[in-house]
Order: sequence, then C-alpha cells, then structure tokens
Amino acid sequence: MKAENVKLGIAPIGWTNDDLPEIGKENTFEQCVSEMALAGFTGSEVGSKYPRDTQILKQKLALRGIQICNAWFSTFFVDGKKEQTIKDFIAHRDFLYEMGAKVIGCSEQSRSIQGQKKAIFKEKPIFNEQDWALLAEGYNELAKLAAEKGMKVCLHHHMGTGIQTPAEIDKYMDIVNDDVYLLFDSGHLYYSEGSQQAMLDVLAKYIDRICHVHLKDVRDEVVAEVKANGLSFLEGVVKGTFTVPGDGVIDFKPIFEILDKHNYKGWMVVEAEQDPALANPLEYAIKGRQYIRDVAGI
Ligand SMILES: O=C1C[C@@H](O)[C@H](O)[C@@H](O)C1=O
Ligand SMILES: [Co+2]
Repeated sequence: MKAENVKLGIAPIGWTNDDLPEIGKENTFEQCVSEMALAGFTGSEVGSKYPRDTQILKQKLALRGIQICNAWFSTFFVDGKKEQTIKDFIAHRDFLYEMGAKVIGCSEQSRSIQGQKKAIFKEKPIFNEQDWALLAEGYNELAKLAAEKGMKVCLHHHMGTGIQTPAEIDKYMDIVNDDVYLLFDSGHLYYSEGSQQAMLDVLAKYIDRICHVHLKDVRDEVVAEVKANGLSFLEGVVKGTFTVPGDGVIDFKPIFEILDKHNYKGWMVVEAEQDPALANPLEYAIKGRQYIRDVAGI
C-alpha cells in the first residue's frame, strides 16, 4: 500500500474492553498507549480510561507519538431520541475535533443486542420503513454538524444492530445523503456473513464512501460455537471470536489491495477485542503490526 495515504492505529479494546469492563481492568491507560507505540502504531481510538481533559490527553499521547483518530459514538434515532443524540453528538464532535480527529464513527444502538444476553445470530433487530426514515433523517443531520468542523460522520455496521448485513448496509447507503459515510469493519462483516467474498463485495461497492477502517480478524471455530450454542455477542468475545489481523481466518491481502487501488486515504485501525489475560495485548499488537508490514508493505 502507499504509505503516504494510510496511517495505522490500534483500538484500546484489546487492553480494556469498555463493553465488558471486567476484561482487562488491570491494564492502565499509560500501559495501553505505551504498548501501542511500542508495537509501532501512531494512532488510537478512545477508551473509558483515557483522560477526558484534552490538554492532558494530548500531552500524554504526544509523549508516545500517538494521535486520536476516532471514537465510538452511539446514536438512538430509531428509538426517537433525536434531541438527546444530537446534543451528545455535538459534545463528542467537539472533543474529537479538539483532539485532531477527522472522522466520527457512529453506531445506531436502538434495540441493539450487542451488549445483551441474547443469541447474536437469532435476535438482532430488523428495522421497518419508519425506523429507516428516522435513521436517515438523524444521520443526515449528523453529517451537517460534522461538516461544521470539517469532519465526516461514518456509520459502523455492527453485529446485533439494525445495520449488520450487506442488505442493511445497502439500505442505509441508499437512504442517507452522499456526505454520510461508512466505517468498514472486516470482522463484523465476516462474522455476519461467514464469507470473505461478501465482506470484500461491500468494501469494493462502497470504497468511495468509506472514511474509516477497522481491521479485525475472526476465529471460525468460535463463530461455529456461538451459532451452535445460541451465544451472545459478548459471550463470543470472551471465547475469542475476534483477534488481530493474520491470526484468524480472514485474508487481508485483497482488503489492502482494494483500499490501495482506490487510493483510500485515512486510518486503518487494528481492533481485536479478546480476553487480555489469554491474549497478551502487547504481544498481539506486535503480531498484528507485523502482519500488516508483511502483507500491506507498510
Ligand atoms: O468498533 C467497535 C467498538 C466496540 O465497542 C465494539 O463492540 C466492537 O466490536 C467494534 O467493532
Ligand atoms: Co469496529
């Protein structure tokens, strides 16, 4: 890949999982960002242990050569919580802007089961036409608010949410304005479809509307167990559904090729939530970084 186009980050979720705070609670913020730098990354998303004071956070990150490139934001438009979502979004946007990020990765969490004890392959929400209209109206407004600061809004398709499958991504991309973007997460698409090709098709189809990338690998045998036993998303995470690129079933070479061919400019963020007691975060960060060096040439 062309090194001048792409920056490499890693998410703190491999050290401490904010969806399951028990996982990695012993890992400190300082350890996390120091190990990110040690493994060769220059960017990070934001975890709950990060200082919220932007001056303090900037100083601690600058010491390690790390920049903030994005932070997760939950939206609740389909639940009818537009006013609160917009208010919270503006505060989140201003924090990220102050930190120098250019994109805001959002996920529609109305009726999401990703944090619940429900079978991830059986009980996800399905949006109706009225839900989709609320979603489009909300995301079109977020895009305008982001543009006020020269930033972009992208939606994170996610297991257990109303926008998980390629058909749901198509619907979303169809009904929002062109200035609303997509966050491509390899792990969530592969997990949902069980198919490398389906994942690549989404990437190729929307490459010009993708402004942020999460690199997540998947362990097929854990997905099979999740399916067979009706496990929840988080039960799967604890068992090791996800891992760093190169350690699971996904071949990232064609992903890098599509991104490179279309001159993708932005961040690729390794995001591999698993139990840090079983998968040492520094060791796995180094493993993921080496794989990217070997396969993407950056
Ligand atoms: O981007 C992400 C953020 C996490 O909180 C989430 O559950 C994870 O799977 C993900 O892709
Ligand atoms: Co992700």
